Amino acid sequence: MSSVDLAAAESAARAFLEALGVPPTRPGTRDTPGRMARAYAELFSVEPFDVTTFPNEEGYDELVLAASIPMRSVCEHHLLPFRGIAHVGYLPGDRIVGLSKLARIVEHYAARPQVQERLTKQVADWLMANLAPKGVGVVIKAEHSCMSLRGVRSLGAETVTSTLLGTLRTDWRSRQEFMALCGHAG
Ligand SMILES: Nc1nc2c(ncn2[C@@H]2O[C@H](COP(=O)(O)OP(=O)(O)OP(=O)(O)O)[C@@H](O)[C@H]2O)c(=O)[nH]1
Ligand SMILES: [Zn+2]
Repeated sequence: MSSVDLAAAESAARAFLEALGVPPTRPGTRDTPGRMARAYAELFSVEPFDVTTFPNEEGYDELVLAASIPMRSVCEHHLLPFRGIAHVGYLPGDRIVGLSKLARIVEHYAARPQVQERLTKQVADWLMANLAPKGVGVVIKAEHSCMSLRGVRSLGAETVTSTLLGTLRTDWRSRQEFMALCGHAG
């Protein structure tokens, strides 16, 4: 992410509101351009993250699933939020990962203009590359406000995306088990 120029973002937001016929001139809206700039900067601020892994000393060889991780991102087409939940699971190899890190990986890739498909794949690819598990599965369910509050106004419509890698993709039993666990989680 390139560096953030809040002052430039604020004056652009002011010009944007003026062009839309809603100039920020009332006491309640005078600070709105600055708030808009800070709000988007916050949505796009990527926390650095260290991923702690541990040796899989017990040889645990079943699925690990962090289910229903709350996620929010911003669609790259309209710059409107989409939000929902992510299920992130893996079948361990020689190492296991600190559980909170599964949510941090989602947060990391969500903090930028995104499409849900890319976000899903980036989380799965990161785990595959950095944890070297036997398999990875990521499911994201989200409601896109660009689709629910404007445009087609499909309020409540959810988009579900999934990426399965390794044995979760190739082994029918593991795949079924992963999807069933995700289904129980909602
Ligand atoms: N595949 C995909 N599409 C998305 C995502 N977020 C938003 N979109 C879609 O991006 C598309 C952009 O289409 P355009 O026709 O260029 O934009 P638009 O005229 O505002 O389209 P409408 O939303 O149909 O009014 C829309 O169909 C959105 O629903 C996403 O995460 N993945
Ligand atoms: Zn959109």
